[in-house]
Amino acid sequence: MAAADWAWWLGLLAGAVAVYHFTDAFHCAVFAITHMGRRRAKLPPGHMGLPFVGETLTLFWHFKLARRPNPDAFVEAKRRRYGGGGDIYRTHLYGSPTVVVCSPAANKFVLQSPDTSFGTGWPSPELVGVSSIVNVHGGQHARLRKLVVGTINSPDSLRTFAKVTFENICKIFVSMEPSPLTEKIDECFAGMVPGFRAYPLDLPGTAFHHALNCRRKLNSVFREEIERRKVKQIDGGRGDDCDLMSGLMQMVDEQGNRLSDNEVVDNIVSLVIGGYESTASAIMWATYHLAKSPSVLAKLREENSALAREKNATDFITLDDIRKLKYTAKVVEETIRLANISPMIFRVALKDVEYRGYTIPKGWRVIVWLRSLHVDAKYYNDPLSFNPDRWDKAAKPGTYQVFGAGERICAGNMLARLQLTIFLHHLSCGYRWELLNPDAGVIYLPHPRPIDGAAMSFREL
Ligand code: HEM
Repeated sequence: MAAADWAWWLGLLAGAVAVYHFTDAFHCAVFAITHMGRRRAKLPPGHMGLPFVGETLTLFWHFKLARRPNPDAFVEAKRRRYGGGGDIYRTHLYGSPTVVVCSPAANKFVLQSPDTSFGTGWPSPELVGVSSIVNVHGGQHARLRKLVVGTINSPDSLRTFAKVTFENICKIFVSMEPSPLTEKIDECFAGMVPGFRAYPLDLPGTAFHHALNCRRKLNSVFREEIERRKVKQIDGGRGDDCDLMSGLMQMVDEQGNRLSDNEVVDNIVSLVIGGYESTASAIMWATYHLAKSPSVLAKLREENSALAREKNATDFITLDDIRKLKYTAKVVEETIRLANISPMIFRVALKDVEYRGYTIPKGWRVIVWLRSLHVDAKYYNDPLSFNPDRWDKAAKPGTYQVFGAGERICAGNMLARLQLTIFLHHLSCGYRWELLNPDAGVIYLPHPRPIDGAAMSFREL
């Protein structure tokens, strides 16, 4: 090769290396300048990847395209390269400089710090709504949370919940009977879900753009419902819609103010998303793992059939019955551990925060990598196997965070467990089923699922 050709190729290589390191070098330089004079300020180890997209494409590769049984190579590569001791790494994801934390201690530090240190930092808060419980802070969050937990997670409310269909979730939250309208709402929610952990790029054809359109349609449906209720109240109608929407509409804060219509809509949307999509996903994974684990299914069926024989065929299973289903409870816990329905949750540093000698700079996003705890062989023996009996012993402290932790721990965690238990009771007593493509690959974003959607055939027993 001629010398000129070599020079050309070397120049190209040097340019590519410079481009690759540009984002990392830029953010390190900004950090160094803004923290000049503070001797101990040090960014967590890591690399911020390519300009603009950072490491988002690498994340999508592991979570969407590679289709391996475990997408944690994203975090494991960082542990190998930068050392596992701190379990805190810098990166650039979803358009923001980001710190990833992925150990019981680091996760606890972020999730249980006062809310003056970390706020919620979802990449696209406008999707669920900026005034939703998942996006507000401080007193506003505490007030909403009290109402929501009282409505969906108290023993009394749990007693009243029965089936787990979408129509029912609509009924609990908005008193809507199954109709073409609830079908339209269902479609809109389904259209929103892929937008949640997508790159927030609002261009025609992107998942995020479609999700925003669906969100706008939902806005108008729920706003019409609010107007209908207001008119009914003015006309002297009894407030007979005894549901969360009414609860939110009537809620008054310490200054005597009611929630705005936007706040009511945002919170209904986030609850239906939380209540429907995550539970549906847990149900799918339970059915999937049971189809692959005949001995577990046999024990589950034995326990539930024994209970069914004690009851009249027409009686519905009660909360007291459910407490007797010890093996089923282990199946539920193991399903939720292995499904990792919320693989990661998002925060933002509201000020510079120090952790083990590193600084998490103000304004950076923090991703709490929940799933890496649940698939770590240090905490769970043979972690990718479906083994309900591992729950004979409680998990080590801090290693089970499927519902998050701290002030924002999932407001529907008991409801989710209840719905899954009731479903498993009826399914195991009444049906046999098999996976049509047991070896289908798995994708992990926006929620983990087999690529064929876990196609199964069912027959009555
Ligand atoms: C297996 C099913 C479920 C899983 C794995 C799950 C997981 C989670 C996680 C990890 C969080 C914490 C988010 C954060 O800290 O930023 C959360 C929050 C939340 N979840 Fe769930 N969830 C499930 C079911 C439900 C259900 C059934 C509902 C209600 C109907 C619900 C309502 C909520 C709400 C309202 C929050 C926000 C709490 C707050 O910010 O104070 N979830 N969920």
